[in-house]
Amino acid sequence: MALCSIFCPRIPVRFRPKPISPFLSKPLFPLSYRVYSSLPPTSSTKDELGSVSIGFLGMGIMGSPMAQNLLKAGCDVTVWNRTKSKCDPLVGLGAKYKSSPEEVTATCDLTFAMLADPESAIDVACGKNGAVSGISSGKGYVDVSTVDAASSILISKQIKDTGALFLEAPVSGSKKPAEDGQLIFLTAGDKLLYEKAAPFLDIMGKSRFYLGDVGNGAAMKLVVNMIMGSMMASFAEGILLSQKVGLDPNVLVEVVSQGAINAPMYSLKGPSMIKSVYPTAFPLKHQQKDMRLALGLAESVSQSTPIAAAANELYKVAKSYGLSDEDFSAVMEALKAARSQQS
Ligand SMILES: NC(=O)C1=CN([C@@H]2O[C@H](COP(=O)(O)OP(=O)(O)OC[C@H]3O[C@@H](n4cnc5c(N)ncnc54)[C@H](OP(=O)(O)O)[C@@H]3O)[C@@H](O)[C@H]2O)C=CC1
Ligand SMILES: O=CC(=O)O
Repeated sequence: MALCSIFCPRIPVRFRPKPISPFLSKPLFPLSYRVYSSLPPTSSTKDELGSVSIGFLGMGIMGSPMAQNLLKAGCDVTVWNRTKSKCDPLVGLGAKYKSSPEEVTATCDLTFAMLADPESAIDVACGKNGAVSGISSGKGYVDVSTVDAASSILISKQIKDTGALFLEAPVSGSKKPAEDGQLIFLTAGDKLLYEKAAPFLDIMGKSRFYLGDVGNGAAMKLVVNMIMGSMMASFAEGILLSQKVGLDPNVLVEVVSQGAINAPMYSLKGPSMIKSVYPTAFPLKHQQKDMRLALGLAESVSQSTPIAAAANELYKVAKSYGLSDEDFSAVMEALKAARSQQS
């Protein structure tokens, strides 16, 4: 808390961080084991792809386009979603539908899950009529949701107790990269499943990293998103400050885009942020979930992360303003509120 005050002296008390995930006192997985590989895409024929039946659980912003790309590539895809109507467009494109995760894993060789958070990922995998109930030896489960290592390890254990294989494979890349098949997979778990899943990962993504033990993919994803969440909060501060001192924020976005701190995210989101419009690609509630989980990870190894902690408070404030389902760039609204309270 003290460190946060040093970095953000003007942040009001209610924005400041509180202790997070005190239950984590040591790493949940061996941090010394690292295996990286970003392989060139595999090329498989439509017949080869079609010979493996694919399940897909979770038809949200990410799951729908990912499943759609598998269908377009000629895969045999069976879908499920808690809200059934979201499966309709996929069924219209030729997907089969099953009414529970259990039925999907019972009928499919390889099942992907793209769910909101640790709670839903665990429930869909391990709950009543969940994926674990239908899966068996010879099959595979690939969880592409962004969760913490402990949740991923729990799901992995339950899947593997059935004799099936498990791979965690959270993705870096948002709605558009999902639509364009340009995601980056951060995988860890059963190497054999990684190899079997590779042709399908390559349909949905542009690269894949194999990181070793289950937990490492989750950790990598959380670190990446912790950086992204802080970058966005900082960018929002910059836009507001530029406006306050009479600069044109559109010029700021242009200057940033030409310099060393350029990131596609700034050029993509900046113009709409300036108009206070936040079309949802990555829901703010998921970014705050990732900040929270990343802070828990940092706490588990006593790593100081004051910048991320301060940014997390802003996402929490934005959530309290009803912005959970807006894009995460709506974090700027929390800063506007802070500004109007100060003046
Ligand atoms: N959007 C993005 O840019 C990116 C998101 N991610 C991560 O991917 C995951 C999915 O994100 P996204 O598609 O954007 O999220 P959405 O909110 O659009 O979709 C969430 C999905 O989870 C389902 N779900 C939520 N709660 C439950 C529950 N209790 N039981 C069963 N199903 C549930 C939803 O079902 P229903 O339709 O019924 O609500 C929906 O299918 C998240 O972990 C996110 O952090 C990763 C990279 C980029
Ligand atoms: O998790 C979000 C992303 O853009 O990556």
